[in-house]
Amino acid sequence: MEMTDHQGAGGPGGGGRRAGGGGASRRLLRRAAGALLGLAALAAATAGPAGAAGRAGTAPELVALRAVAPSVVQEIRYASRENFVGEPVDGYRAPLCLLTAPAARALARAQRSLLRQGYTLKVYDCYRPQRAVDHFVRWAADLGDQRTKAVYYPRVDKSSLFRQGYLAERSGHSRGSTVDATLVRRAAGGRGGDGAPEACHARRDGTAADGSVDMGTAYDCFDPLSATDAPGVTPRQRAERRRLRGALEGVGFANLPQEWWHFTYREEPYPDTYFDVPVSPEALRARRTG
Ligand SMILES: C[C@@H](N)C(=O)N[C@H](C)C(=O)O
Ligand SMILES: [Zn+2]
Repeated sequence: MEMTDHQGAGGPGGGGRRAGGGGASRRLLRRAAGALLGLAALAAATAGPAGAAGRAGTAPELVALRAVAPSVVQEIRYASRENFVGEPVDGYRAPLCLLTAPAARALARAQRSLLRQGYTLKVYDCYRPQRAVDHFVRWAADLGDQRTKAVYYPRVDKSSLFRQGYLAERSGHSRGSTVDATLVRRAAGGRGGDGAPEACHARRDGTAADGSVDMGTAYDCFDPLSATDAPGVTPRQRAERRRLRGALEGVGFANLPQEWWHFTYREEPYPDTYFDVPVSPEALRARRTG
């Protein structure tokens, strides 16, 4: 093939060798340029900050919140059965809070200010792989499965959870800089209550069933009362929501108005990339090795 090209380009005669040699150089240059373009396209598809949509296997640069802010309480619900799906969610291989470094450092700053006020942050979810979101989509489409309705969405139709913004087919969590969080009073310690399931919008006496502060609804309560500025909450619950929002907005997070617990770091390093690497210790190494 190379020979045929060379002969065709140089043709017969004395000048053929020189002309053919120049053609080969140009072809080599064209191939090198093509290879570079291919590499650039691959880099764009897998890059974080500049980012196109994420692809399976592409790894973001994540850190373990435990290493950056060890005093933040973690209860990663989607790694357990204790969530609105009623079973461990796809892609959660370990109950870990993984985040981009800027988001984790910002949480550490919020935690320092909350500790001074006698509170600690508690996180329920951090980086969430796309396959987990896909699990939510499948769960929501199965209208025959209403097992968790009485606790998690007693007053909202399952068929409208995405439409009403309680769930998203493309979640900020998959970009690595979004967190679901609440507060725990430092004196309160671990879990309170008897753990008995009750409707998530039910009134409590200052402490939620999982030991966190009473925010007026439980975490992942898909209900109008979960809207951060919902008028139906008590003055005390409103004050606690404001304390949480104030602490997180003060370090650069923005709240989702439908959910008092959901915050995205504004200066997120991967604003357009939705990752699918499972939540596990390996996710911390994936970027370096793969
Ligand atoms: C499911 C809930 N914890 C949540 O994070 N909802 C928002 C809308 C999301 O999925 O991004
Ligand atoms: Zn969330």
